[in-house]
Amino acid sequence: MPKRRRPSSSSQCQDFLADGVPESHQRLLEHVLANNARLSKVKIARLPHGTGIVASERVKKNEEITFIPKSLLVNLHDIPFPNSSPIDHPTKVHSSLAAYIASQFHKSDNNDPFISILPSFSSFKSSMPLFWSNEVLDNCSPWVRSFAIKQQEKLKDDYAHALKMHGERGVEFSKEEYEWAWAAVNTRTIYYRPKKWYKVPAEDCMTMCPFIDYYNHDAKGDESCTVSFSIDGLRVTTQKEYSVGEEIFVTYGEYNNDHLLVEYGFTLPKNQADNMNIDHWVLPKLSSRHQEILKEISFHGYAFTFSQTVMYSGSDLMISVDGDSEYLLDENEVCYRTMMALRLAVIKESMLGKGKRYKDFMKLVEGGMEEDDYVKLYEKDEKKVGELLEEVLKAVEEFGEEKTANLRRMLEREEFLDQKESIKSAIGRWRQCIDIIAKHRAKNN
Ligand SMILES: C[S@@+](CC[C@H](N)C(=O)[O-])C[C@H]1O[C@@H](n2cnc3c(N)ncnc32)[C@H](O)[C@@H]1O
Repeated sequence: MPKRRRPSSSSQCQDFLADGVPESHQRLLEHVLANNARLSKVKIARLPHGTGIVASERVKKNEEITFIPKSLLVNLHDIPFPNSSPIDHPTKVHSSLAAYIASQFHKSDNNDPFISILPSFSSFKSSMPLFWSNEVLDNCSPWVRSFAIKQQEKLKDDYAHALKMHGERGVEFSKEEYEWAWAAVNTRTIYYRPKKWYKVPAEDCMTMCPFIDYYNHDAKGDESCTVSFSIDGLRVTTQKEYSVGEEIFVTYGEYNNDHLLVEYGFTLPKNQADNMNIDHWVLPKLSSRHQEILKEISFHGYAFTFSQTVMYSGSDLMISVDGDSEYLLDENEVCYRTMMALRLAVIKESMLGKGKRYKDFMKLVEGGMEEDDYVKLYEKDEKKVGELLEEVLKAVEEFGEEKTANLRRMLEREEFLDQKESIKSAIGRWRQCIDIIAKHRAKNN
């Protein structure tokens, strides 16, 4: 962490603080302003969804509103841990950053202004599915459950690595402090890739950036501010005008609400990038031979196995999480992969590998036939595909309603009193998914 240079007066800091913001944030402001951060026309504010940034005066399009110099960034290049620089790849960046933050927090004389503004562990525990109980996770969608379990495993591995790498060198933190710090890193890092790190994989450039991490996410990529980096630091620039008091967002990426929920612990009520993974309901419509063919032609949505205990198989889930091998449904359409899987599903198993229809299907896969021509030629099949899709949608709905009912019953039980927030959040996500299906039907029938 950088040394403090010149003190900033508290009246200067007041310009960047809305009423009611706790004092710890003023110390953070003093710290960044004393270290050459540039803030313009912005304020830290308490908002219904937590802390965020609002315009303190009218802001124009294309204005730089925040600049944080490189010296204020917290990443593996700067923290004083041996063998932790991303230059010495391979390393476990998330693990080591969390160890650093946890160990700073652990010190009895800790008064690091950056660490003191991080959210409490209880807020991470209630909002992030990886900390939810098995009972709650069992009532989430298979994708949310699988991704949360994968994160639990990563946290466990990262903790073991941190104990080995840093614990043995006398760096102290408790398991709870580590878990809290790991969640803070997970939700508050940016990939900062200055030139000399160009060979370092993006995920190893995870960087915490004081003040820029106050900006909340909006999916509107073309309206949200851009965050750009240069050799001297990180800057936030507007892409539209803001009036006084309006919240200013950046975009964390084009993520659906399942992804936002698991990675960041929230969903957007209106998310134009929202969709849901329907692998769990499409795959049972396909025999193992159908599935083999889909794998051969890379149209298989193989994110999940169907055992109740293991819902994913390692790298398969990563492919799925990266978003290009899933069966996806949004309010407008199902993805092309889903359509192709269902088109194959309506070809009888005995006809797979032979006959004109199968050959035409393969032509479509290989780009030798236009989709419109295939649809015209196999009109009856397309009708069956529509019916099969409706069966899938019904199955998702029934599953979602059943899980919602379970969650509602849990809300009434005393033993789940301390899990109310996570249960409500899981119910909220199911309502959004059921709404996606309703809108999809309304637009397509
Ligand atoms: C980088 S921090 C942003 C600042 C944060 N709100 C705070 O209180 O410090 C990311 C976290 O903010 C919250 N967040 C970000 N965007 C949000 C949004 N649009 N709605 C609700 N919560 C949001 C989530 O808890 C997320 O994990």
